[in-house]
Amino acid sequence: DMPLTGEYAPSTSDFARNQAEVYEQSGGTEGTMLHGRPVVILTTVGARSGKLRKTALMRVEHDGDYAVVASLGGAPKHPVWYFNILAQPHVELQDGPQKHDYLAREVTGEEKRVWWERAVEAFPNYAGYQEKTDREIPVFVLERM
Ligand SMILES: C[C@H](OP(=O)(O)OC[C@@H](O)[C@@H](O)[C@@H](O)Cn1c2nc(=O)[nH]c(=O)c-2cc2ccc(O)cc21)C(=O)N[C@@H](CCC(=O)N[C@@H](CCC(=O)O)C(=O)O)C(=O)O
Repeated sequence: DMPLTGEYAPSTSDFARNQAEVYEQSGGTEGTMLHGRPVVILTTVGARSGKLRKTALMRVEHDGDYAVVASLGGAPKHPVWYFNILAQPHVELQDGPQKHDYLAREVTGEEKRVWWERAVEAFPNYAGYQEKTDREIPVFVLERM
């Protein structure tokens, strides 16, 4: 593993910032759930600041690979972390006490359909988010580095 280096810059979304900080400061033993479903913490490099951004996301996992879903509750615009990944696909993901380095790759077509199914299984709300917006909600697959 080659951990990302840089200064942490807290999110401006209070709820998500709090969840990311409780999660990480507890070594992945607290703040690991939302609506009864498991949460992971994604660390991206800020596309402009170069600082480390930590984002709580629903956990979507299959055979050791993960997917992260840029749903933002079905908002019309992508979350900012989406653009951070495009600029720097090397990310970190913490799942409970486990934290590793991954290369994030946006998926499309059949591969996206398969991962979207896994995402909705992990967190059914994703289906409703996609129905409420004509923005196509992006999915990245994270492959272990
Ligand atoms: C609020 C904003 O965050 P965001 O990157 O848009 O991400 C929005 C949300 O996706 C984020 O809050 C998620 O944690 C919300 N969220 C989920 N969001 C999802 O999209 N999908 C999920 O599955 C999900 C699950 C989830 C579970 C628990 C929880 O607490 C939150 C959850 C933010 O932090 N903005 C910063 C900037 C962040 C940033 O990366 N800046 C870049 C520059 C950006 C630019 O170019 O201006 C930089 O540092 O260089 C700011 O306003 O200063």
